Amino acid sequence: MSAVLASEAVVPVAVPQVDGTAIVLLGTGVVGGALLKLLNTPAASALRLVGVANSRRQQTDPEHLADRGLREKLKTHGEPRDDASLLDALERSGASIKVIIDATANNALAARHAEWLEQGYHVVTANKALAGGALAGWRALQAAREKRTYGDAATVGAGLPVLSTLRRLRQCGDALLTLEGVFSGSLSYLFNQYDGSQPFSVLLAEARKLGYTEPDPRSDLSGEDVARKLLIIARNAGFALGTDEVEVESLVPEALRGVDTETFLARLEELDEPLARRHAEAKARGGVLRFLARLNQRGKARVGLVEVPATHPAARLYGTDNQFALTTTRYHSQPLVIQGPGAGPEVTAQALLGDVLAIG
Ligand SMILES: NC(=O)C1=CN([C@@H]2O[C@H](COP(=O)(O)OP(=O)(O)OC[C@H]3O[C@@H](n4cnc5c(N)ncnc54)[C@H](OP(=O)(O)O)[C@@H]3O)[C@@H](O)[C@H]2O)C=CC1
Ligand SMILES: N[C@@H](CC=O)C(=O)O
Repeated sequence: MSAVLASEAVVPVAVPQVDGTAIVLLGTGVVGGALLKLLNTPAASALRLVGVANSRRQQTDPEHLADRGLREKLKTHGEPRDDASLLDALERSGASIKVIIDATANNALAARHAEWLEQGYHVVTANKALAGGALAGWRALQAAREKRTYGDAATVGAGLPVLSTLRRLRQCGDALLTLEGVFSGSLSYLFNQYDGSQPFSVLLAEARKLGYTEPDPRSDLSGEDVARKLLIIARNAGFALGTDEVEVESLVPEALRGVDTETFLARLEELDEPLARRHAEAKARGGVLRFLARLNQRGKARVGLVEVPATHPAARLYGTDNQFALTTTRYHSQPLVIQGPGAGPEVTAQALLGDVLAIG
């Protein structure tokens, strides 16, 4: 090597470690956008945002990251998407705590959670695709979370204290026996309001506008999102359930299952007739429809639309309320019930922030 080249060779500079928390945010949609707002509040003053990305662009420049219009600007300006340069921004921060926040519904990103934990990053997620996906992914995650924190409060009940309660009970030697409830904020919102006076599709469009549905609302209507939450709870309770062990009833008509999201959204009215019929039948018998999730003591799991009497606990929910009824060895004669809003940007973003602040 010539003397000139030798003197120009890049020598890696050790970044001095500093106390503090650096974060990278993936996803600036409903939840990620609400989190960006929370990051500008005093509660988050100790956190340093070093990278933000949507599906196509990202930003790591401190000046741009400090811009209140960051989310809008990222739609048209920014570097091309590249996970490696976001991780590099975390490294360059020198922060002793480095956190990746996943506020997307992207499967490929979820598939990287375990790898990121192994590499020394903490992961905080609203994305359920790994923990609520294939059992092999769940197992890889369990091994990796021994290394770093996996903040998953937002994945169930949009941050209601379900997983934390379950873990606490297990720590005390209690065991989950059965689980039942309404695990979807959007389906709760829809069936709590649906009385046949306006089309189901109108309510669905409203729920989407309010940020309660998944990016593709078929993930809610197909029962997939509820099944994921059931799997996350069941697995955290020690039931090693595979995705094929949950019986799932889909509300998506056959003809709308294979079309792209845009086409589906343009054909929402096709949901109306079958649901109007089921509603009328239930009403004639004095019942109401609720999308329930159930896990029995033998590990048999089902999610789907159920006609329940007006006296059923799930018949008395409001708005986006979720309800989790946990029967355990110690909460035996009466279940422990956790209930409250189970979808929405603010509560979900708060769950993410809470998980980040709890790392330390
Ligand atoms: N909404 C709610 O009430 C709740 C949502 N959640 C979960 O939060 C997650 C996000 O939901 P929500 O905010 O409603 O969805 P949105 O569709 O509003 O936002 C998703 C965001 O993810 C971005 N994204 C997609 N792929 C990538 C990628 N590869 N890299 C970086 N960003 C990417 C999208 O980018 P672009 O803007 O370019 O499309 C978008 O900004 C989901 O997993 C959902 O299940 C959990 C609890 C409650
Ligand atoms: N789309 C989801 C949002 C939270 O996970 C729901 O409706 O519950």
